[in-house]
Parts: sequence; structure tokens; C-alpha cells
Amino acid sequence: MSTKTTVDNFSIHGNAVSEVCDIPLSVVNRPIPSQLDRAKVEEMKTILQTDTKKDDLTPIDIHHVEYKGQDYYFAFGGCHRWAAHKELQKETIKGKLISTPPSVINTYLGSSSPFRET
Ligand SMILES: Nc1ncnc2c1ncn2[C@@H]1O[C@H](COP(=O)(O)OP(=O)(O)OP(=O)(O)O)[C@@H](O)[C@H]1O
Repeated sequence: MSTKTTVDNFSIHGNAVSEVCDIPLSVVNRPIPSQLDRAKVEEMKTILQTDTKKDDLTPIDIHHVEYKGQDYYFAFGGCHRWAAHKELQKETIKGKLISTPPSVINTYLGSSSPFRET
């Protein structure tokens, strides 16, 4: 017999980072289009608009890349939290910054990566 353990809010990247930042949505690149469950987005919007609950949503993971003296920010998951913030026209979203080498973004984005050397 096996026992299945469910871990809420686990992030292989974010669990190693304790600091949570308010990150402007305008600086974050989201290269992968989201497939959204509309009901979930609406539920999250309600949470964000409820003073006693608005901090219930966990921070999203945001990859921070420093490349040739410039800062780049990427998010791949957190699709529903992102959509809820966007639709409410929030300026910022709570996130954990994951310091990420450009080569890792190259792995995700291949030839679409801005860090590919020609
Ligand atoms: N109904 C809810 N009430 C409170 N917190 C919620 C609720 N739904 C989700 N959350 C919180 O939001 C976090 C993220 O949820 P979830 O992984 O489902 O969405 P997402 O990461 O924004 O989207 P996706 O996983 O599609 O990229 C959960 O870990 C949980 O803390």
C-alpha cells in the first residue's frame, strides 16, 4: 500500500527564496500563452478584492536574469494569479525573484530566447 502526500504551495524554485517582492507587471515577460480556467480566474479576482483575503494567494515565481548589465524578468507559471491581477489592472504582483542564469532561459525558449548568441 502506498501513501500519497499532497504538498500545498510547493515550488521547487520559490521554496528556497523567502523574500517576497511587489513586482510591476509591466517588467515581466510571459513567453508562454496561458490556458485559463475562467472560473478559477474569477475566484482569484474575488479573493484579491476582499481585504481580509487578498494576501491568501501565494507569490508567483519570477526568474530574474542579469545579462550584459541589464535586468530581465520572466514568469512561466502562476497563469491564473497573473490573469487575475491583469484583469483587475493591478500595477504589481507579489513574487519571489529566482536568480536564473541566461542559459536556463535558453533551455526554455530555444531560439526565441533573447540571450542566444548569434
Ligand atoms: N480558491 C482559492 N482560495 C485561496 N487560495 C487559492 C485559491 N485558489 C488558489 N489559491 C492559491 O493560489 C496558488 C496558486 O494556485 P494555482 O497553482 O492553482 O494557480 P496559478 O499558479 O496561478 O496558475 P497555473 O498553476 O495554471 O499556472 C495556490 O497555491 C493557492 O495558494
